[in-house]
Amino acid sequence: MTTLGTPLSPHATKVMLLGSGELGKEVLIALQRLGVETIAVDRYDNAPGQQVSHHARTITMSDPAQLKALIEAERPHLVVPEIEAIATPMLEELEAAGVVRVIPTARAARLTMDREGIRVLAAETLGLPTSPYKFCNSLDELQAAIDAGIGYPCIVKPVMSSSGKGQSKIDGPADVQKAWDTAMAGGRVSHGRVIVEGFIDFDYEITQLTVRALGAEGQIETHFCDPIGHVQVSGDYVESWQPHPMHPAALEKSRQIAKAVTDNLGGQGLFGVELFVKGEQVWFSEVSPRPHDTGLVTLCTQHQSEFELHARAILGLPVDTSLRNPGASAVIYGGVDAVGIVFDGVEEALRVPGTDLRLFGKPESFAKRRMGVALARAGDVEAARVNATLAASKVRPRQV
Ligand SMILES: Nc1ncnc2c1ncn2[C@@H]1O[C@H](COP(=O)(O)OP(=O)(O)OP(=O)(O)O)[C@@H](O)[C@H]1O
Ligand SMILES: NCC(=O)N[C@@H]1O[C@H](COP(=O)([O-])[O-])[C@@H](O)[C@H]1O
Ligand SMILES: [Mg+2]
Repeated sequence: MTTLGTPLSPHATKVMLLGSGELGKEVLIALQRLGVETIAVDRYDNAPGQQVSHHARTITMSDPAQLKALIEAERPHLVVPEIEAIATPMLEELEAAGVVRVIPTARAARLTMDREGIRVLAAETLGLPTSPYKFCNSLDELQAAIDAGIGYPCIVKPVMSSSGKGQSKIDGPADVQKAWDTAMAGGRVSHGRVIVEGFIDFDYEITQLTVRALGAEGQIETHFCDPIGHVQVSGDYVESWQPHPMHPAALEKSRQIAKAVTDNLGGQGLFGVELFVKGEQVWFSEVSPRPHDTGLVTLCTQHQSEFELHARAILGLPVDTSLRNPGASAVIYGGVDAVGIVFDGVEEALRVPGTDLRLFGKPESFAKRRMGVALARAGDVEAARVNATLAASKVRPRQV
């Protein structure tokens, strides 16, 4: 049974988000609507989620001492990782000592924190189909891995990175040095280790949002959202839509893979399982044990968005993953490197039928930083994609 308290009172239900970007901001709003007291943590002040939270804290989340001190001082009921780069062994320690519950589990946060943990689990422990891969600590090891069987084309990524940072494709021997340098410059935490993956020539890729929530008898139940299709440029999502039409056999395989991975990771919450599909063949790519950027589209397609689903599932409340209507999302990049930018064209964007916007409120813009997203609902996915992209193109970020 779940009992919720009154925020800012001695009986408050307290939840701490570790990472408070655009995804955390929506989770925080969902929690606030249920009267949960929230603590939004990030590496810089005025992060999007901090702007809608009861409390805001700024620390280096990859520093175990800082993380421990903060959790012990705040004593939240739940700690919800929103990014990968967190001192997850410390979370495991605090969870084991009964200090706090980590969502979905501290082990899941550790395994998905770097590509090695989750890839070894999926491919070697669970035997799921993945791209061929190898981990390398130097340029020489990278070249040797490619020569020994990964071949060309292939993709190199820092073991710890997200949103495509440090990722590049190698088409032939001339690209290897550059890919290594890109990976070394682009990792979230300097690590010197990369994964090289054989290139999968997929027809399309999807995110299978999967929710582990409590049923009426207190047992864990797995719920699936409709598949989300997306387009990625340089490893970062630029457009997503839901539902993505799939061959029934490919959909079934996708859900089997999603179930196998999320069963193993355990706990309660929403997961974004990334899959590549070619005909009836499905490969596991990676999983976020938290809301997924491509799932921003659910803000305009589902009765309960992925953020509301996460909030409900972690609190032990029932969930409804059903689709309300087709829709699409299109990313708005900063376009400029500047602090405190302004956005022209918002009115024109919202004149596009069935559209909505999220401007995240990030204090600093970079040319390739995601600053907002346009959402469009429509009778079908094709119309929604056209309108989301059109609305996004009307928003013009500008330096003042
Ligand atoms: N082995 C591969 N074969 C073909 N395409 C790939 C492969 N690996 C990655 N990609 C492409 O690059 C995209 C980003 O890769 P990946 O999800 O591993 O990066 P990421 O940095 O973790 O991104 P995010 O944090 O947004 O999930 C994929 O969605 C896919 O489009
Ligand atoms: N693919 C992962 C992802 O989309 N994560 C989202 O981006 C934020 C970081 O943005 P920033 O790099 O602009 O600070 C994270 O806090 C999270 O909301
Ligand atoms: Mg990904």
